[in-house]
Amino acid sequence: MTELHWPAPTATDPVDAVVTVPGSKSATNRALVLAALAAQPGYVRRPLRSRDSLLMADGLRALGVGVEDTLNSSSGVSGGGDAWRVLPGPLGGPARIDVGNAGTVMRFLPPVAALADGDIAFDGDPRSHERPLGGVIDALRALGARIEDGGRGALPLTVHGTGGLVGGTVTVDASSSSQFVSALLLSGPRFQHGVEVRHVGQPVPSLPHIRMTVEMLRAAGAQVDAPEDGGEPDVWRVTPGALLGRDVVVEPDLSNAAPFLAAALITGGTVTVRDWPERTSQPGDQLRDLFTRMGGSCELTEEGLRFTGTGRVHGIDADLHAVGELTPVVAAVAALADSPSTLSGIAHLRMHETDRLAALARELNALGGDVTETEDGLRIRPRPLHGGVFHTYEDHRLATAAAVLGLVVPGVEVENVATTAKTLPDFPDLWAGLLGAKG
Ligand SMILES: O=C(O)C1=C[C@@H](OP(=O)(O)O)[C@@H](O)[C@H](O)C1
Ligand SMILES: C=C(OP(=O)(O)O)C(=O)O
Repeated sequence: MTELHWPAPTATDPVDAVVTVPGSKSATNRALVLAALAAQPGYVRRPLRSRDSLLMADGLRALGVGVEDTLNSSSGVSGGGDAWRVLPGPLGGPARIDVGNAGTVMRFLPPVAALADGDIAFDGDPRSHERPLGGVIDALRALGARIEDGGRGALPLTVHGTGGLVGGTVTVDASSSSQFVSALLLSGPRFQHGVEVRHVGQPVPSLPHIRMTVEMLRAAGAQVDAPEDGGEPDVWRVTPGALLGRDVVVEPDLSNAAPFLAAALITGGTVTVRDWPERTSQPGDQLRDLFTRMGGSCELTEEGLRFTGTGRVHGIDADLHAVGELTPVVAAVAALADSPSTLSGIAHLRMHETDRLAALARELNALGGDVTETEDGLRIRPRPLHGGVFHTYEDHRLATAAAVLGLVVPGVEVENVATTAKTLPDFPDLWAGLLGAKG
């Protein structure tokens, strides 16, 4: 239906804007879980309020945790104002948890449910039934949990919580998703013997996201051993102990900054993303390097990250294994470049919100592109593109990638732009602001 198609605005001039990107999905959902498992109440400030984080908040509420909106808390912490106050309570069922298509919810909450007393049923969007979860299910069973999944190793499933988990050492193949490791570590301090997660298999993707888990656990008072701190490769260890109720300020979502920075790169404009952290575990920080290699330049200023393009875009050969969620926007930019690109290390994207490799190849080619799938990525040969409908397969990052193309390719229509609400509410308004806000 045509009304479901959003005509992506074209940039008539180089963009020149300062943008505020909403909070990080990954940090918000980790902060909520850690606050829910803490010994005292806490705050999650400047949280992302999007489909994925609202599902996380609702899931925790279903388990007995208080997650309250607060707009006027007065701790004086920078970033005060919009916040969630999290009130940990006894975890219990029976409960039903809707995970939507949120990887963080479907993977981070079953371990929390194993700590609850009662039956916790999990289900979600049809796609959630296809996404890898067996590693978490098997690991939890090995750590003492009882889980019914009809033998599928996937959703829907029920965790029969008994109020606690023995924990200990467990082996998991996390090559399909780093979230398996993060899930077990986040609840690990509350397992009787803590947890030691040993990965076996092909390399784990998205390592910065595991780093984020480790850093946020430590900030909440947990003792964590990790490979990058001199520990054994592919082994993470969390000591049992109480987590602190804290006041956490969520950083802007740097992966969701990708389309805004791309706008500066491809139109030869300037975009400043406010509050870009000087140091962060977010994979989106690597956009500075990727988009500089593709032809732009950037500097960190008092205001944020100021990124400037020349309008000329170069192709790139990049292994995106650690930063897979940046792929859709990088691929869109690569399709507009002056030389071919090869994006590799991202076979696991076939099991993300949709099969992202197939979707990107199909949709870029439908606009006149020349994109082929490789075993572990995409080969992109730039061609003159034309307008048309860009299908998004209920994938927020496909939609933002299409908006990037639309800036310089007239007539791009984005099917179901509302799917951006997974992590970027009000995207069409933010995008209009980018184009309207001339400097
Ligand atoms: O832990 C997290 O917050 C995430 C980890 C990554 O998942 P995978 O390791 O499954 O790619 C990433 O792609 C996802 O968007 C968020
Ligand atoms: C892979 C992603 O999400 P999820 O947290 O659902 O895995 C993503 O946001 O790119």
